[in-house]
Amino acid sequence: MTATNSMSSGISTELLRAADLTKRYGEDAAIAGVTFEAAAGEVLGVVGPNGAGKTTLLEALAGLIAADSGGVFWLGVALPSSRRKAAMFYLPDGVRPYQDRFTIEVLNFFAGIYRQSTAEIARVIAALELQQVLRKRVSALSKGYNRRLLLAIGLLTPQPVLLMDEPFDGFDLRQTRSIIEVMRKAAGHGRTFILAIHQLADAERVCDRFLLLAGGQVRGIGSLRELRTQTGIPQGSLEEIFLALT
Ligand SMILES: Nc1ncnc2c1ncn2[C@@H]1O[C@H](COP(=O)(O)OP(=O)(O)OP(=O)(O)O)[C@@H](O)[C@H]1O
Repeated sequence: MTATNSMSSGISTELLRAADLTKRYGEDAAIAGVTFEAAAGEVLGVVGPNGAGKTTLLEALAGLIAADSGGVFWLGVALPSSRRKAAMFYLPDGVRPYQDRFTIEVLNFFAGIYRQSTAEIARVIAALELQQVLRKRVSALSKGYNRRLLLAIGLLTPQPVLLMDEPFDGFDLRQTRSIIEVMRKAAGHGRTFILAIHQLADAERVCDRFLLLAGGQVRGIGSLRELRTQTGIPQGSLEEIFLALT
């Protein structure tokens, strides 16, 4: 795979490529032949209803589960599972790290591991509006603040790609918008986000491109404009396009 190949599919610089990823549980394929590319600095939404295969895809990309077939490539070179951690940081849905610790301790711990400066920690805390919960234990955080903490941890990591499962669950519209702003800024600095999202309206707000999944299969991929062209629905919302393709 070369950069030239990737240009034909709509992105200018391929960073990551999944090729024909398949994962079966028994007779059923949770994901079947999933192929896509992601560029540096883009926000790619993996979009689909419950059971579509979004989490399985993120786990297979991160190397947490072994795909039955297919591969992952980094700048055109095969990236074995053992090396995925250096390239991608995966934030699963619904985890609460270090519950009995204070929020500030957790942030300092991760900042220490990744050798981030005090200024960088302060920047991340301010961006995610975590000031008011720094002295709370993680176990006492609301669902939304726990997600902010997870995103803060993600932003402190050095991996070029952040994989996040349902990053907006538990946020109201205003909170979702403020988190989107943080993600967009990080993407502007070259971070790549691959977000599993089941709410199409949220996905439409934040993502540059969409991988539409249903029944473990890719039903469409591209920017909203490209998907509108593909489906012949010139003013279509992501929801209308998804319904047309599935
Ligand atoms: N460990 C497992 N064992 C058996 N089947 C599984 C396992 N994990 C996932 N599946 C199945 O694979 C399919 C895809 O599940 P997955 O969790 O990836 O979907 P999803 O799109 O993330 O769904 P949701 O939005 O509900 O989280 C589902 O049919 C699910 O039941």
